Amino acid sequence: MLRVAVPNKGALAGPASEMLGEAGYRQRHEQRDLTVLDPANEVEFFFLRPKDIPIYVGSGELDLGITGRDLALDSGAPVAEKLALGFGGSTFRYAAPAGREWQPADLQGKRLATSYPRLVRDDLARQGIEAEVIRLDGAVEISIQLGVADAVADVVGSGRTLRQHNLVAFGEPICKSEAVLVQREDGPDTKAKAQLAARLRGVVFAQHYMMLDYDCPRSLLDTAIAITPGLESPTVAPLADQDWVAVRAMVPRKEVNRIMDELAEAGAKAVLASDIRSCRL
Ligand SMILES: Nc1ncnc2c1ncn2[C@@H]1O[C@H](COP(=O)(O)OP(=O)(O)OP(=O)(O)O)[C@@H](O)[C@H]1O
Ligand SMILES: O=P(O)(O)OC[C@H]1O[C@H](OP(=O)(O)OP(=O)(O)O)[C@H](O)[C@@H]1O
Ligand SMILES: [Mg+2]
Repeated sequence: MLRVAVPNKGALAGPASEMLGEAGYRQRHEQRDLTVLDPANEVEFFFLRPKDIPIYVGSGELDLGITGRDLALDSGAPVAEKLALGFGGSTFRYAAPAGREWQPADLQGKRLATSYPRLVRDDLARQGIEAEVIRLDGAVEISIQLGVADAVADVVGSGRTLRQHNLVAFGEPICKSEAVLVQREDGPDTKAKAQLAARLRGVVFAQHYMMLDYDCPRSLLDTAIAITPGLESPTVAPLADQDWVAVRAMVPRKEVNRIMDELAEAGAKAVLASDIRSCRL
């Protein structure tokens, strides 16, 4: 039985469970459930704090886990990324009171509050900066106002929390994070692990693409195929009207509207875009 850790709370919990559901795995119905058995897929899921997940996976107790890249790096646990999952995107940045131009070198000798002390200490060491790192559990942005720190290093999503506290981010991001599937660094690549990763990869990939279906005059087929070449090649099927064909092709989600405009302009009709929920390539 494969043992897999899933975030039980916070920014990653909802999207992680949704993605596993899309990939065909059973998920919990009750927020309080800490384990879910999925006998059909021979997987047991453990719902844990995202910060603790690299520890469980790194110790070898659990085979795979979903957590944030920033949390995995900060844990210092011996885990390796198997797959980036495309949600929970954030940057991890230094920030300090607005009103002056801050540089990382200005942190020399200052007090720096963070919930990610290892990530910060490693970055300060890399930059040759000596600062006092103050470890807080959360709500780090308020620590300056409360007088325990001069600057912070924290997760930035939309940037709203920084703005609300009149702070500005500075320096290069210490880490660009997203949710990742991790395994133990030297763990064996078993068939069961590979299958779960392949299923998740199918969902991640599907989210980047859409399926386009349209009708096209046979005389314009070459132009249409040039606009929607598909992954291998588009599916072309005859229609009852001999002068027309139906075309089906996958297109990158980000470009779907431009492509639909081009097809309509070229003479295609009934251009339909639909979501793809999962795939194997
Ligand atoms: N807007 C966001 N706010 C916070 N975390 C985010 C955001 N976007 C993505 N994340 C990611 O979510 C993970 C942190 O998750 P979470 O907030 O659940 O942990 P936590 O802060 O330790 O827990 P909690 O806030 O429940 O005490 C990190 O990997 C972080 O990069
Ligand atoms: O840039 P934003 O979109 O505003 O998001 C960033 C904020 O969200 C997180 O806090 P969280 O809600 O996890 O609370 P915490 O500080 O107690 O961990 C993070 O620590 C920042 O404070
Ligand atoms: Mg948090």
